[in-house]
Amino acid sequence: MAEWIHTVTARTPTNIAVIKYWGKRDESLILPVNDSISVTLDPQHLCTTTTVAVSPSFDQDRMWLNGKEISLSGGRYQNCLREIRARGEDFENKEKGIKIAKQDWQKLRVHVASYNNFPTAAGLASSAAGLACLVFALAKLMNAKEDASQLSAIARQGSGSACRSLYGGFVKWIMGKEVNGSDSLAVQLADENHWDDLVIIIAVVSSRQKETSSTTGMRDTVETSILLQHRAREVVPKRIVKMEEAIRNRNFSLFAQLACADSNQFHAVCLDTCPPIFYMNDTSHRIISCIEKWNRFEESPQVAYTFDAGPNAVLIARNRKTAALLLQRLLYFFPPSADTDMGSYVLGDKSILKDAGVEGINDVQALPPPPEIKDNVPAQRNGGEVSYFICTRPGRGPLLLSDESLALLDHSTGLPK
Ligand SMILES: Nc1ncnc2c1ncn2[C@@H]1O[C@H](COP(=O)(O)OP(=O)(O)OP(=O)(O)O)[C@@H](O)[C@H]1O
Ligand SMILES: C[C@@](O)(CCOP(=O)(O)OP(=O)(O)O)CC(=O)O
Repeated sequence: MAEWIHTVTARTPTNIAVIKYWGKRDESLILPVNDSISVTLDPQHLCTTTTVAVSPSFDQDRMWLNGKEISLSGGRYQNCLREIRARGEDFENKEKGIKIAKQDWQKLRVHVASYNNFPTAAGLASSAAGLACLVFALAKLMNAKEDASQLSAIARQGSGSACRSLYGGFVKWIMGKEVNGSDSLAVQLADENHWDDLVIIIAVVSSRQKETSSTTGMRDTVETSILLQHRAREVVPKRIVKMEEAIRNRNFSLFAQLACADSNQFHAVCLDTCPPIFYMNDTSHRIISCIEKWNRFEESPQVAYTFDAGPNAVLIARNRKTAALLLQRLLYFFPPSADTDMGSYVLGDKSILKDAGVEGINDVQALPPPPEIKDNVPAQRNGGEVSYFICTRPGRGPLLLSDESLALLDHSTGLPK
């Protein structure tokens, strides 16, 4: 009889921090200098799908990312594999003739195939969704009994921000106090249904230069920025309390004020690093000033902005109506270049385009300047500065996919389909 192959497929979302993690107190365990809070993004639009397989016929751990074989020898992958293997339990599937004892997990090798439904390493937190999905899928494969918080502490060792992708909705990564990191884990503040008015539009900003990775950037910040110490000790602890209150009460004004201020302070801390790190570019700054002007004109925040370690803007609108008005403004200031069609310029939940009354390029050209800039000099329209927009919303946490046709590894060979 041919040797068995046991597979599990999972889907895990990415997340965007509204109170940022920046700086580690322990590099190898990935322990942060402050708590952080994030929103999980709808996996329909931004997610990782990962299939993991185990078989006595596999002779080494192997992984394919977006169809290309990559090495699993890096310390972070190794830490995650080791931690999950240590928690594996007995598993049996009589029908398929599979029987695995707890101690077998140490010697059995795994195959992993993963696919991101959005660009990898483009500043859209693929590492967060990717590492969370790897840990979640391996835990299911090995029949580990750990809950999502315990798994988050393992995903954390793959990439800090990954620990927050083990839950949907609003998530807090508690920095913890223990030297071994056992209490540095994620907890859910509210699920994705708690505040379902919110709409998120991501502007993927064209950028040529390769940015400093988060890992290197935050290491330099910890070593050189005095502002970071003030931020971690004085500013973030108070902001975390207020942000939790804003989320609990669905207080959008407070939420937006805190999220924007925290994003700006994170970038200020980058500028306070020696040598300084510039993640935002001129387009990012133009997006901020468009939102700031509009929020001031309305006398209360309509949209919150936040930027991670790159120039892309993540814009959170208070509801669908505001999101349509936001999209009109974004398309007015950042129209697609002449050769781009609307179908590939606005991705994700395209129904917001319809709400905005913008279905074709002619509608974009006909957009009037927004009222908040009317009395000023004619606004500049910056075609080609944004690669595309993704419309999405807060979403659910990891999910097991039982439909065999969605698996990325062939169930008879254990190799990518
Ligand atoms: N699906 C995945 N499974 C496992 N690892 C992944 C996956 N996707 C990405 N990664 C890992 O994350 C790395 C990319 O992380 P990186 O931090 O450079 O970019 P990013 O997460 O897309 O952007 P950013 O962190 O700036 O938001 C990849 O090189 C790979 O090692
Ligand atoms: C700006 C951030 O996105 C930084 C994310 O850093 P990573 O989690 O990618 O870094 P490592 O822990 O070194 O893998 C803010 C955040 O997500 O909180």
